[in-house]
Amino acid sequence: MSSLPLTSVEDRLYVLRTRWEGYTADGSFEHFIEFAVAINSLAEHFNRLRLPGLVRLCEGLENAALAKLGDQSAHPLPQQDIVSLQRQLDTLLGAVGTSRAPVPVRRAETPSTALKEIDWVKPRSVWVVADANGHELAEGLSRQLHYFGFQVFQLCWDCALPQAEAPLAVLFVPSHTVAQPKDLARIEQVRAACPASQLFFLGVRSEIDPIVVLMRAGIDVTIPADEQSSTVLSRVLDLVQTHEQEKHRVLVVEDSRVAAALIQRTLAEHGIDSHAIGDPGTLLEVLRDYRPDLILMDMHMPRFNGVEATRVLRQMSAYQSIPIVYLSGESDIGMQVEALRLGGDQFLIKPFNPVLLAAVVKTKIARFRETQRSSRVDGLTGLLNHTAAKARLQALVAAAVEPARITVAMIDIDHFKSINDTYGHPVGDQVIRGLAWLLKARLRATDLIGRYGGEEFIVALPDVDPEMARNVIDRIRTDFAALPHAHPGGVLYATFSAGISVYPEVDAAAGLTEAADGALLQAKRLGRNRVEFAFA
Ligand SMILES: Nc1nc2c(ncn2[C@@H]2O[C@H](COP(=O)(O)OP(=O)(O)OP(=O)(O)O)[C@@H](O)[C@H]2O)c(=O)[nH]1
Repeated sequence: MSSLPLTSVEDRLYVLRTRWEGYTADGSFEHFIEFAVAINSLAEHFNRLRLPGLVRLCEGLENAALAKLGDQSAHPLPQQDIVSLQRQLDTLLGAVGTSRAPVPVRRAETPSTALKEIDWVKPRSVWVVADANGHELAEGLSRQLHYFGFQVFQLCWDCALPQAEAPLAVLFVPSHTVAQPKDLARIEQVRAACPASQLFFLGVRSEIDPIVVLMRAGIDVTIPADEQSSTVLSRVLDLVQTHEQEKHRVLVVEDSRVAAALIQRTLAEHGIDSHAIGDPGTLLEVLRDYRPDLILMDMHMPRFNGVEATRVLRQMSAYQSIPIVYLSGESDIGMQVEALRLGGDQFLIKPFNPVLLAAVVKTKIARFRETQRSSRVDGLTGLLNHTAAKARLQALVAAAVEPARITVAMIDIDHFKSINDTYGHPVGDQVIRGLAWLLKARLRATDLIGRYGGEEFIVALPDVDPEMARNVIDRIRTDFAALPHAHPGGVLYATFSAGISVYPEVDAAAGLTEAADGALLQAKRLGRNRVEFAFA
């Protein structure tokens, strides 16, 4: 199997098509494994690009392929299985073709130093399908989505679907909390027309049966009746975020060099970085330097076995939660259970199935990172918290090589105390969230966005001309001032002030925040609702 450096959707689609052609030409099991690996790689990529509809289609195809992986003697597959897989593959390829969103995909892939102004905005469309009684909620949501840069099509429950490209999301706003047969028919129609879009159903009753019925019809996310508008907005905005995904790192502890090479090759084919050691005696040193997200541990090795090494790690606070997966020829169930009791997370048997190995590694790492992430993000906004934002800025500065420039802005909502005093804390929180969402929607995945304090935010924009960065922040300022925030008596409007400093004019992280804070103070002094440069 070759491991191409896959950088784009095109690369992955090409590999998927050729792997399938390879399999249909000779029916070999080896080619089928390559096909399954290629689907998994595409699914991963769509996941990173936050395209859940396409992920779902990939996973459907992947599941169908995995079902045929268990029995090598079943290959070449009978014609009816080939036809069925071909149909699923065609649906997937068709959906990719019709749901292309070149601007965000390209943006996330290649943060460029030559960004044009338009690249900073992520234009996407959303369809809002409302029943007569859901009209008011639909109207409010449409307005908010519009303010966040979405093109919104409002549709009545029975009218024809727009002849436009498939939307990022479809919001169904019904008038009752349990879906009726006609609602299900409508959902199925939209699902068929937009296989890659994320379908939301609002105002559902929080019970299992009605939710399962909706999911079977094609709904991806149901939102309970309370807190509808803010939840929907944050879920839709979340879809346009492309999380910066560090490569998965796996430490392979394996005394057989042949086995280690085989494992590393499989991991590399799934885009997973790895490092192998043959002697568990060097484990602590390597963990410190390599900082893996997961350890693949052999059971039987000279000097200590894998279970003893795991027990040692579990006694150290730094390694209490790192996933440890045993990969061993040990077939004694009693030994396997004992190994899990003593600190392992999973047991995989050698010879291993490469697709299963990659799936286990990736899902375990995803959970591990999610837990790690929750200690770094702010609960109200989902942005980096103060400590994490400071650390990220330090890392950006440390990695900057001249002539790279980094623009740092401290942003503070104006007269926020009086918003709290007049409308109450929950409305104040909503204003904070509104600004967080606007920043997330407008800045790149590679930019740092953090909540620095109560109503103070920090952003850092690497690799861009400071004047352009200032324009971007200023545009966000104008748009924030026009953003309506709902309160029980109507809507309110808020503004922010910002101070900007630039690396390398100021060459340390602490200095950058201090200088930007000074400029922010100046912006407040000069009347608020403005952006000021430090040392201007
Ligand atoms: N609702 C809400 N309020 C918060 C939060 N964190 C801090 N605050 C409030 O934010 C307010 C900040 O007010 P000040 O620092 O006096 O500044 P300001 O009223 O924004 O005035 P200027 O910055 O000078 O324009 C205080 O009343 C804090 O209680 C939060 O998480 N939620």
